[in-house]
Amino acid sequence: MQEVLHKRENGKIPKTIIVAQTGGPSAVINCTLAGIVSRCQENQVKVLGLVNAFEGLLAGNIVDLSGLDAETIQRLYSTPGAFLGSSRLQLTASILKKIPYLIKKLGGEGLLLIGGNGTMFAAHIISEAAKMENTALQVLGVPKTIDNDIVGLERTPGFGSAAKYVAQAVRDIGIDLEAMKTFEQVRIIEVMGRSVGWLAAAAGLAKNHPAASPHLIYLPEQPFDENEFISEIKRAYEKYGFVVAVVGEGVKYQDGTPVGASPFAELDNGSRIYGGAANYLADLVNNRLDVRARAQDLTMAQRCFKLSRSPVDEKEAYTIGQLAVNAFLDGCDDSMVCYGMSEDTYSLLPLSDVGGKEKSVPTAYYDKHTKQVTPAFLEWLRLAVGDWDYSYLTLRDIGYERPR
Ligand SMILES: Nc1ncnc2c1ncn2[C@@H]1O[C@H](COP(=O)(O)OP(=O)(O)O)[C@@H](O)[C@H]1O
Ligand SMILES: O=P(O)(O)OC[C@H]1O[C@](O)(COP(=O)(O)O)[C@@H](O)[C@@H]1O
Ligand SMILES: [Mg+2]
Repeated sequence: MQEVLHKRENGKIPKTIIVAQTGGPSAVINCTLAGIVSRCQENQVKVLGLVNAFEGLLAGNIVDLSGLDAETIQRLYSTPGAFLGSSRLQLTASILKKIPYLIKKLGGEGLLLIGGNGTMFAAHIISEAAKMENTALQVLGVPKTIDNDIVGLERTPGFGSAAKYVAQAVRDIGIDLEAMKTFEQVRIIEVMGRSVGWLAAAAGLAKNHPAASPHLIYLPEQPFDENEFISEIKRAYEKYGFVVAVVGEGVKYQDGTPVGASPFAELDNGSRIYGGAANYLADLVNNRLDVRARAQDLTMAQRCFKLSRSPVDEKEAYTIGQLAVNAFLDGCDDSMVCYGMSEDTYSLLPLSDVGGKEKSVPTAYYDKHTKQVTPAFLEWLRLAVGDWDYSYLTLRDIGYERPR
């Protein structure tokens, strides 16, 4: 990775950049947009937003963000979800051919795409398309995703807040279930993250006692075995009288078949809608064990819940937006912007090295025998999530061991 010190020269200052938000939103994606807008203002750069990303570009739906006042930028910073509207429109050859021309028509010399690993792939093919069309266009990827699956980054803006939501939800659902264990004994909680288990693993932060939720965590990185799963649920139930199991939405069997995927999950464009594992597994538990089990989906709230925003994540999301503008002003192109060694420096990774690739949870962060995350993972995770409140009271804390 090449380390770049931000030194702006008094030469030519580019006049206009185009910004878009693509892929799934996050609770802090607008902090990045706020960072871009404010750094553009500091440098007298005009900044135009594409409404619903490339769909907006094709339809001519463009919004000028250059004149937002400080209070409005602060409100933007505070707002979850993608302010500009997002898109998952697949970029076909004919769309790709049009993009450089349409951006040029808007006067854009730079294109900043705030997105995940799919977006980085898109950014690279747009950069190549611009070169094919002989259009001078600097394309930069600005990382965001709740999945934390972008290679080359310590952590991705969006992940820390989603991780905090997941950990809080799993802890509170566990407390709810423990209270209700005479009625219902097992909850299977499905967590987003596509085919990697960073977010599912984040549930491990909720556990402050061996008896506390989550009792078992299943990551997509490990082949899923139904018989093993049933015996692990049974064992935990016999020990604690209730079981919270967390599954990453991308869990799959040894042969690669997804666990419980709906037949509608494959889209025409080849991408996949995840979901269904928890429902399937709760049915499996109900059929194979003498307990009552329920599936729980943490819903879209995990990628947009304002109250769970991590302050570290907010700040990093804002900073990466500012750094992206610095990189643009420095003439960088066809790269993803990453943090540097200090607040004012950035580093770059070629888009072709990160686009469409996936970063898995390393084996050192997960114990496949206990189905728990390791202390090393929790140490890493705490930096992304920030302060964590363990002040809940249980009967255990006042010296009473609840009967199983
Ligand atoms: N293989 C691809 N071919 C063409 N366009 C792609 C491809 N992968 C991603 N894109 C573009 O990038 C956008 C965002 O990618 P997606 O995977 O949905 O989210 P993320 O960037 O958050 O990973 C897609 O809507 C599409 O416009
Ligand atoms: O239903 P959709 O549109 O596929 O959105 C859900 C997906 O989006 C995400 O929340 C975020 O994914 P991206 O960052 O790759 O866009 C995934 O965790 C999840 O699988
Ligand atoms: Mg992605």
